[in-house]
Amino acid sequence: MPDRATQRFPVLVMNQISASGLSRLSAERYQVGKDVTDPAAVLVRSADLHGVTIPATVQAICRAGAGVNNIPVPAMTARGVPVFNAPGANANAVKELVLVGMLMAARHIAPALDFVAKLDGASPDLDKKVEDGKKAFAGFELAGQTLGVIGLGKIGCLVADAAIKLGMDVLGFDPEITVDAAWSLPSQVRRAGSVNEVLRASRFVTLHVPLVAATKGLVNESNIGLMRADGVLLNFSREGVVSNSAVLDALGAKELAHYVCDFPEASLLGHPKVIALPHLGASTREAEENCAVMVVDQLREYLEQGHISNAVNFPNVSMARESAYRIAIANSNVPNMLGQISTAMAAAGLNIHNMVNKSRGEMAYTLVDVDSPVTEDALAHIAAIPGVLKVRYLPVQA
Ligand SMILES: NC(=O)C1=CN([C@@H]2O[C@H](COP(=O)(O)OP(=O)(O)OC[C@H]3O[C@@H](n4cnc5c(N)ncnc54)[C@H](O)[C@@H]3O)[C@@H](O)[C@H]2O)C=CC1
Ligand SMILES: O=C(O)CCC(=O)C(=O)O
Repeated sequence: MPDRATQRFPVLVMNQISASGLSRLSAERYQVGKDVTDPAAVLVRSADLHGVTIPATVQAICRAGAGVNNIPVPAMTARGVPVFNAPGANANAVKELVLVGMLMAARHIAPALDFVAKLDGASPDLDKKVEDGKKAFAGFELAGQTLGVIGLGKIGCLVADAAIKLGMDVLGFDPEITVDAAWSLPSQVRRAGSVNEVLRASRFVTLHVPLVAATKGLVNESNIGLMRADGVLLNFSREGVVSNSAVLDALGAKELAHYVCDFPEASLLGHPKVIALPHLGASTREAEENCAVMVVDQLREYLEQGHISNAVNFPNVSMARESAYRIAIANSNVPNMLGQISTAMAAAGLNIHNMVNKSRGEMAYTLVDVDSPVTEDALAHIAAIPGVLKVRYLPVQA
């Protein structure tokens, strides 16, 4: 039987994760790499885990970022595996790139750079060519323009705030805005009642929603025509949130001026009115470090102490250690689970010292500190209770 108090946790790293985070996984307790076998945890950024066999040994999946649409969350929930993310850790990086996108469109930066790159430096009339050529790139200022922000979460709120500071008029829409987000918004942000209202009223529309069933094709053939002909649509959310064919039709019909996005799908490449970036939103040193540190700290707390924070499919749960012997149980949120679990513990001669139980949707999670060591047999009995999805024994490290 492995000594659970001294075991090392194998952690599979599937993308480039900042060393600032990885270095917090000590070599004594963690084996970290891209080739580890039987991983206890998977660290990922954008790697697509749909259709990938996730080993039965996996106890947690950590997304060093915000969006979890690349992770089969319902399947993990059914296995009692939390999926952690890093809320807000890369929001400033995305906000700054949205500002870049708006300015690039408003000031025709991409074609202007292209024009300059093609100038002949040896030409005697270089200055004249510059002065003659620049009128093709005259633009407009952001101040005074209306920006519509769809999705007022971590990123949307920062974008709205920055736009207000730039002198823009901001209209926001989010049917499920959190109280914290609402408090963080500048009072000048006006509230819209629908996506269509935002599309109609804004010179710029920027999308900051997760890709879920309800947001797939949020901007599509039937509503893109509501945008102004000189409007700019920005998509730093996900490819599927906007219909690319609707965008291309609108651009072609001169019913939309620019599409700025972080998802350069094939049909968009080379279009003069599309500004497509290679999924750069979170690619700053600061954001990569913030995300890695946040998810690694959450992972350590989960693997070593059983604590959960920022899992997208589990409640936040923590409990101060009052005993060296802790059991963590993920179970379905149905009646009489706690009764059955405590009966199994009593039958194994375990005295409960302290416990906490929380639920979120279909899931519940329980931490139990007991007064004596827990046998493999006792753990097996708890694991056999119908509705128990995962049982972990977390004795204090030797
Ligand atoms: N381009 C990039 O590199 C990055 C892209 N993202 C994308 O941005 C998304 C948002 O990120 P955060 O702001 O950090 O997430 P968040 O969870 O803080 O905010 C998302 C907001 O969207 C709202 N929302 C959901 N459905 C909506 C709907 N139908 N209409 C309007 N609002 C709706 C939610 O209520 C929430 O307030 C991520 O899920 C991810 O897909 C995030 C980070 C980097
Ligand atoms: O890790 C990355 O570079 C992508 C970030 C992202 O899309 C997200 O956090 O949702």
